[in-house]
Amino acid sequence: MDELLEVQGVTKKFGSKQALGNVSFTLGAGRITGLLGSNGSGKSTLMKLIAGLAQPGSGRISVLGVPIGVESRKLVSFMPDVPVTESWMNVGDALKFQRDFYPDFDQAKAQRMLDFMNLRVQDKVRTLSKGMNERLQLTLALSRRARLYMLDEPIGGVDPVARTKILNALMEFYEEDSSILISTHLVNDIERIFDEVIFLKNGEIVLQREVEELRLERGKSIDELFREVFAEC
Ligand SMILES: Nc1ncnc2c1ncn2[C@@H]1O[C@H](COP(=O)(O)OP(=O)(O)OP(=O)(O)O)[C@@H](O)[C@H]1O
Repeated sequence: MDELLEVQGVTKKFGSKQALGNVSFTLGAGRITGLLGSNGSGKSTLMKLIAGLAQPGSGRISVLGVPIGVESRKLVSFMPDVPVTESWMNVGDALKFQRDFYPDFDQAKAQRMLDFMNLRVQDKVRTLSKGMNERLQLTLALSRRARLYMLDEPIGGVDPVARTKILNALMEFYEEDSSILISTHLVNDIERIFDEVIFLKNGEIVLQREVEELRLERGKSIDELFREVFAEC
């Protein structure tokens, strides 16, 4: 089994709205992949299905050959696009919650990440700025010992300085035998860290390629290609 993630013929509908239509792709180990699409293209829905938080209408998903379910959740760490913390918590409570919930939580790594992120355990979650809160959510997700990390818009809504800090943290704390799937539409800021990109348009994959190949073949940045493909969205 060479593939880390296998998604085969996956569809998802909400009422009559088709959010995903026949999505198939695989991801190898040790890769950072950008899941790129405009608003409403299905990125969050796809990530929720892989995380086991929702069921596909049809199709199959597996991680290291394990079908999505209780066992696959041990292999996948998911940072959703809404915070997983409660407003009454301080940063230390948030870490403790995560540690109680996930036996693979690496406390030493979490502490190193907090230091890097300039977060303190006594900081109150409700007083954190959006950028600091994104840093906390990323710390919670990356401090698990997982094989696949999925980050849904980790730099959404934060200023360019905070984006750089978050991307630097990603590169610093990324374990190289794991893979990361990152959804975003802020392509310009983040494309430097991708090995590979998947373009998701209206719930369907329109492109999956190595970033270097694409740049050489098309003579454009990924951001320029993204703007072309999603021009009318
Ligand atoms: N719980 C839901 N109920 C009804 N429709 C939904 C639900 N979740 C998603 N959708 C619809 O499915 C489509 C895909 O949504 P999704 O949130 O996956 O897109 P996205 O690419 O993550 O968008 P964004 O970049 O804006 O976060 C959209 O049309 C959305 O309105």
